[in-house]
Amino acid sequence: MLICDKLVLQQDDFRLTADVTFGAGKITALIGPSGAGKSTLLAALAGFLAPAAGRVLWQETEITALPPGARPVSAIFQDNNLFAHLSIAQNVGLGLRPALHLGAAERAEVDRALASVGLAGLGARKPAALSGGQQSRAALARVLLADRPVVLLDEPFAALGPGLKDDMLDLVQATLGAAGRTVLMVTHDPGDARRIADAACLVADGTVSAPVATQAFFDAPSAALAAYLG
Ligand SMILES: Nc1ncnc2c1ncn2[C@@H]1O[C@H](COP(=O)(O)OP(=O)(O)OP(=O)(O)O)[C@@H](O)[C@H]1O
Repeated sequence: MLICDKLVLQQDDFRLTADVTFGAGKITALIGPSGAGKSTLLAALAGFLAPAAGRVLWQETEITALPPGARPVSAIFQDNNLFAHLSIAQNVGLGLRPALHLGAAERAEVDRALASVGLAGLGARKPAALSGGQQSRAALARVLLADRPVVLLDEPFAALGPGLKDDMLDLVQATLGAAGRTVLMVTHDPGDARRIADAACLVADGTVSAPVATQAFFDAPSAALAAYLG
């Protein structure tokens, strides 16, 4: 389980509290109005923002003070965080080791990861020579290879058209979901949550609400969710 224990996050006059548990091996969608704090929560879980109070625990071990690289966490953000000057294979290889000097066995692992997201044979290209959807696939391959149990997705597919976005969501489920990763996925689209999330949770009014099974979340919306969905 990923636990936010009485977590308080503060950015200037913005304050977010989270006292919630995310199920291990589940895909949980984070939904809520713009500016509600979804990215702030992911930044804290990734280790980029120190909490003002409270603790973060993964499988009963406290990780609140660990730097990003030492956490059991990897992330994909909206721009896919690919390095423009590196090839796709090198970008994906960063998931294995930051130094980039990969041996033959590691290069084979990179090739396997690229093939698993439908990018076989494209490893030598630079990110600019891939479509937006292919770049998203490369970012997913890097996360697969990084092999961290918790994966944070901050709207990485928002810029893709509806068909491509659904393909990526299905790929997330078939790869990260099937591998038992614990996925937190920020989205503005209830359809994304209904498509692949086991649970959904509302971030609104300064609070992260407890995750609820996705169907019940939408079928019996809280007043705050109903207000957001309109
Ligand atoms: N570096 C920062 N310094 C000060 N305030 C910040 C900083 N980053 C974000 N905020 C504020 O924190 C609040 C939450 O922002 P956040 O980006 O987490 O919201 P969000 O729910 O992810 O929004 P969106 O759906 O629009 O991406 C906002 O009021 C924002 O202005």
